[in-house]
Amino acid sequence: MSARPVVSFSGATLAIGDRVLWRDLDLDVRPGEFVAVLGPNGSGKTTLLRTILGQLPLTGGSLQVDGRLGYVPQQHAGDSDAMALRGRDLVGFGVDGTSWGIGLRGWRTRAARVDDAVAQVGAQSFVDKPIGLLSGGEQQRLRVAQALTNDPDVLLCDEPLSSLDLRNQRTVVDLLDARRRAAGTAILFVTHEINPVLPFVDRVLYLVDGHFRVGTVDEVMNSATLSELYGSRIDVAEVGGRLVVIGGDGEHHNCQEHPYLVDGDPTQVIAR
Ligand SMILES: Nc1ncnc2c1ncn2[C@@H]1O[C@H](COP(=O)(O)OP(=O)(O)OP(=O)(O)O)[C@@H](O)[C@H]1O
Repeated sequence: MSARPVVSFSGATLAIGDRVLWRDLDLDVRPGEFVAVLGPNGSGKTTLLRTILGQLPLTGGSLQVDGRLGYVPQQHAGDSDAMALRGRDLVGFGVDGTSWGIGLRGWRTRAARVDDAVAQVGAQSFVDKPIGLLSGGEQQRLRVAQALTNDPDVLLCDEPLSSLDLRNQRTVVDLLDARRRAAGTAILFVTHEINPVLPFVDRVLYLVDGHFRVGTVDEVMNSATLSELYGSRIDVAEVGGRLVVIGGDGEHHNCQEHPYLVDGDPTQVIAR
């Protein structure tokens, strides 16, 4: 891959107070690349996205972003405006986002961009319903559409599959994959669970307690690398095309914070 990176961290460090979330991170993300960002709770995955969004300055090193950003959040139940807002309104927020300075564009252009994004996620049949009447999967498709209204070069996805069933997970992942293939949009995908995106992942960034590894799935998701990263024995096995990570003694990390790892019980396996 030789195209210019759309996101480039160089010697990047982020500390909050006296706690270093990650140190000396070098990562170039290229057009069309799918990078999964993994790690236990509190390891700094969301914070990484926030630095790219310009919401948090690095405490060391540099970060360059070359292109438009789109952001896909988690699916949240119980939005207070869920019955007042239609799906189309939700998607339209992407066009109206003040940070991009496009609020003055004409309504016709706005409507066309919303329609185009809605078509990209195949949401025409439910886009005019109140959000509160839509399923979690339908709502999440609209959030992807909202991110696409900006014609993004980079999609920042923060656990976009959480609380979706397997079928809807697959739908959302397929939409993201289609976008990167059609438009060369790079995807940074924060997740606790690599299996739903395993076929699409080019590289993994795995963060643990200030340390990290970057590489292909094979390079990072193996027993030796994760054991070194966690500082305790971790076993990684492939079962039926899925990766299962089994925690060891649990002394050096809190396994309960990691969906794969079962604290203190090396015989127990959680496969999701
Ligand atoms: N603005 C802030 N002020 C103080 N602490 C913060 C701030 N932002 C993040 N943190 C802390 O930084 C750590 C990393 O948070 P972050 O949300 O990036 O973790 P994460 O890896 O995404 O976790 P999770 O898997 O639970 O979503 C957490 O301990 C969090 O409390």
